[in-house]
Amino acid sequence: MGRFETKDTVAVCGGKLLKLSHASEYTKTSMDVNVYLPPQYEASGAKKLPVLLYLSGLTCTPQNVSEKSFLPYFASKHGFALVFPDTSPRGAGINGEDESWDFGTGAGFYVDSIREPWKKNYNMYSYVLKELLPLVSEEFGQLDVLENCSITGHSMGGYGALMMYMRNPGRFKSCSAFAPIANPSVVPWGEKCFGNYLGEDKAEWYKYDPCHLVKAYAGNPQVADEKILIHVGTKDVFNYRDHQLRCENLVEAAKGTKLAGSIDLNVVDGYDHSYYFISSFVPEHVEFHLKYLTK
Ligand SMILES: N[C@@H](CCC(=O)N[C@@H](CSC=O)C(=O)NCC(=O)O)C(=O)O
Repeated sequence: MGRFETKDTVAVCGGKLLKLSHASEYTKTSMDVNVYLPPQYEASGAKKLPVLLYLSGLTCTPQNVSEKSFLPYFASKHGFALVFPDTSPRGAGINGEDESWDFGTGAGFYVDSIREPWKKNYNMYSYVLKELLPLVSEEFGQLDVLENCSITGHSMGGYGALMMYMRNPGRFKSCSAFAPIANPSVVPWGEKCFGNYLGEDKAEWYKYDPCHLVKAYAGNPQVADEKILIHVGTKDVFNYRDHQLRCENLVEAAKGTKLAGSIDLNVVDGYDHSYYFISSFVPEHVEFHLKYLTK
C-alpha cells in the first residue's frame, strides 16, 4: 500500500483496524500508526468519510486506544474513520531517550524540538500535521482527513489536541480532550519536556501552550457555535486542579478571548486517569464531534 507497510489487519466492530508503519521524513525513523476503517468505507464510493484524529498520552503506542477506548464501535455505528498516531519516534538512538517514561520515547509532546540532540527526530507536531495526515489522505482516498476531520486526545494527547486545534484555526472541525495537560508550561511534565525539546526561552514554550495560544486564537471559521469539550475525573492521580493537568487554567485563560464561555469543562466524580475513564466518556465526545463533522 504505497508508503505504508501493513503489519496487521484486525477485524473489529464490522470494520478493519489497520496496523501500519512508514518511514518518516520528520522523525527520521519508522513510525507506527493505526487506522480504523468502518464498514461504510467499502461502500462509500465517491463520498468521503469523516475522520477523528486521536492523540494518545505518555507511554502509549497506537495499540492502547485501539484496544481500550471503544472508539471503533462508535466509528462503525456512525460511519467515520479513526487515525491513531504514535506518541514519539522510537529507536532514534539518542542518549537518554529511554531513561524515563515521561520524556523521550513515548513522550514526544507533539512539539517540533529546536534543541540538540532532539531536533533531528522529535518533531511530532510537523510529523502529524504535515506528513501523517497528508499521507493518510493520499493512501486512503475515501477519507476526508484534510477537510472533514476533528481532533481529540488523552492527557499529553489531550494537550496535543487543544494545541494543534488552536494553532491551526479551521484545520479541524472540532476539538475535545480527556484529562488534558492544559497548561504544560507550569507543570512538571511540561517543564521537563519543553525544557529539553525547546530550551530555556519560555517564549518558545508558550507557542505550544493552550493557555497562551487561546489569547491569540482567532476562532474556528468553519463553525458558528464553537465549543471545546473536556472531561476530567476527580480521582485522577494527576489532578485536574493543581498538579499536572490544570484544566481550570484554560477556562480562566479563555476569559476575554474568542473561546470565552466555550470551554465546556466537565469534572466528573470518581473517575481516574485510565481508559476506564476515557471509554466512559467516549460516547459523549463522539456525539459532540458528530455535530461538527459533515456526514
Ligand atoms: N507510569 C505509568 C503511567 C503512565 C500513564 O498513566 N500513561 C497514561 C497517559 S498519561 C499522560 O499523558 C496512559 O494512557 N497510559 C496507557 C494506558 O493504557 O493506560 C505507566 O508507565 O504505566
